[in-house]
Amino acid sequence: MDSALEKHIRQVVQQVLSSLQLTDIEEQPSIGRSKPLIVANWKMNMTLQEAREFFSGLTDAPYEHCEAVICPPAPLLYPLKELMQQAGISLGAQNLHEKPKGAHTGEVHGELLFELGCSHVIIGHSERRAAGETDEQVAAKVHQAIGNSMIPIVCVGETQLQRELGLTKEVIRTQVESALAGVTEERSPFIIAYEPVWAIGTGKTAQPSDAQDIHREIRQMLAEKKSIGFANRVPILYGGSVSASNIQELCAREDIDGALVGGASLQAHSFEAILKALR
Ligand SMILES: O=C[C@H](O)COP(=O)(O)O
Repeated sequence: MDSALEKHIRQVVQQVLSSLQLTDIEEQPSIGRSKPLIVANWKMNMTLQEAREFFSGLTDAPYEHCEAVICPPAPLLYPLKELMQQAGISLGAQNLHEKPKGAHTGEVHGELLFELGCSHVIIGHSERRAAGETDEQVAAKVHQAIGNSMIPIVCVGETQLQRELGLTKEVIRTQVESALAGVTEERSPFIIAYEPVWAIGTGKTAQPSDAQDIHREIRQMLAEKKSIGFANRVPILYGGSVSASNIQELCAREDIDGALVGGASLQAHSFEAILKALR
């Protein structure tokens, strides 16, 4: 890999680790993040031209008060790398394969994503789980992400039916605990995104108090399965119809450390409005 690029990636990862305050973690009574983390998931949207227009439309970058990550479709990772660097935004992938290199047509391996500049990778999004991705694959992908020096952002969340059946905590516990099987080192970076499936792309955001309750539960699950120190340093993001009008109230809650944003991240003005609302 080009040494300047490698240096940049290591700096980004180091910044993230510093913002997680990994020193004296066991002594910290509460969450270690100093800045909210906003992750844009562009999903299967944007052309190269539209993505370039998005970056031309940013007026506020770089953002000092929060950490921003954009996860474009895989073919846009390389062409956008410089624009992302100039804007002070970290580059993330939307998925990776659960195995290292091999005969898996159409797939992308973690080593390549890291080489392209990715510091983060979304894993187990509900749209992928609905297409058949299993908890075991999620765990293997977490292992691949960490093994390739990237930070996994593991999505968990209940469907409308599971919610109505009172299964929310059970569903989330299974997803969280399975994903942790891919984390072998206590100090490995790890992010959870709680995305109630019924809130994704629907305009129905969870009540901040309800989201906080689930985030608190997730933190307890992390503490039970790993340690209190691990649980306190894992950022737990909320996702599901996040916009400039609700981000502030969500992030004001103790266990909501930022957001995973879909629709509102596709336009420069609506993406920046979310970041500005957190000032
Ligand atoms: O990954 C992002 C989530 O699925 C949220 O999407 P949304 O903000 O369009 O509801």
